[in-house]
Amino acid sequence: MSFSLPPIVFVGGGNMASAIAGGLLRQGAPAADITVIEPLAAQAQALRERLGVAALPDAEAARAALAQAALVVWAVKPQVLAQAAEPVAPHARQALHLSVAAGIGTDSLARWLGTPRVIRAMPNTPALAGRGMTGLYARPETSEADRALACRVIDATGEHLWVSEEPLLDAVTALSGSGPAYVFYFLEAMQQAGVQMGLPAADALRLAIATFSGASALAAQSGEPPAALRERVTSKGGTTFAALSALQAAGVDAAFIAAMHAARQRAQELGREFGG
Ligand SMILES: NC(=O)C1=CN([C@@H]2O[C@H](COP(=O)(O)OP(=O)(O)OC[C@H]3O[C@@H](n4cnc5c(N)ncnc54)[C@H](OP(=O)(O)O)[C@@H]3O)[C@@H](O)[C@H]2O)C=CC1
Ligand SMILES: O=C(O)[C@@H]1CCC=N1
Repeated sequence: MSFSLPPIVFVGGGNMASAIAGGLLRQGAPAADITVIEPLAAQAQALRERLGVAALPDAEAARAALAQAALVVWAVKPQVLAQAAEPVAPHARQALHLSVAAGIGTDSLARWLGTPRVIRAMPNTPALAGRGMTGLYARPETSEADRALACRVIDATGEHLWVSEEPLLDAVTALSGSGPAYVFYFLEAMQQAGVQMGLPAADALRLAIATFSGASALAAQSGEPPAALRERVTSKGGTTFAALSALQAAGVDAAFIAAMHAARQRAQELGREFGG
């Protein structure tokens, strides 16, 4: 199946760029339409071999691709975005810019890139498995066609959700951006407990993963609030009640909420420290 796509340049060829470019290629986008700027030679080589895309070391080498790009995807760490933008921006002012960097606001991006056609995205690593969830915010200067292009690219990795105000992207970062790490944290703990109770490690992990994906599928399918679904598992005087009482006594819900506030605060700090 062919998937028509205007030329795209990724700046940064790590986890997120690989997930998005990989998703586009899986949908049938031609590798010839994708260029990645990635200074780390080993990483660039891996991208060439794994994805078949052009991977170039810097903006100078990617000048022709930048001049033709309809979309530039910014997938470097927030800490280096300003520095990465400097040599790239003058060659790609015609393009729409889509940044996945945590915390860095569109005011800073528009200033560094010399264009207000900027959209911010907050994806997550399940994008690597085609099951990503991405929050999107578009500056008002972007056109409907710009927003449609961003959606098409992001949807190659899963689903998207638009937020109406930019600060809400920091909440999306705390929830679904960092969220897979919380799930992996719980998987680790559930596996560890299973092993303590005598299950083989592989079986304990399989049970934990199936429980997360099954419970998520049920929550999505039933449309019922999670509290109602939880109550249905919790027989009076039974095992779940004992487990949930232990979680409550340990203050796990409060700790979890505090953790998410800490993540949002860090996103805001990254914006202040590196947004310039
Ligand atoms: N990982 C995640 O779960 C998520 C990450 N994000 C955001 O995505 C962005 C990228 O994260 P991730 O993919 O995990 O990071 P990675 O470190 O995997 O990828 C970033 C890549 O960019 C390269 N790079 C550094 N400087 C430049 C430059 N000047 N020009 C081009 N490339 C450069 C890095 O090379 P080197 O290693 O040599 O520095 C690295 O290979 C971040 O801003 C993060 O906030 C958003 C949502 C989820
Ligand atoms: O930890 C981080 O900063 C990035 C953003 C969301 C997930 N990973």
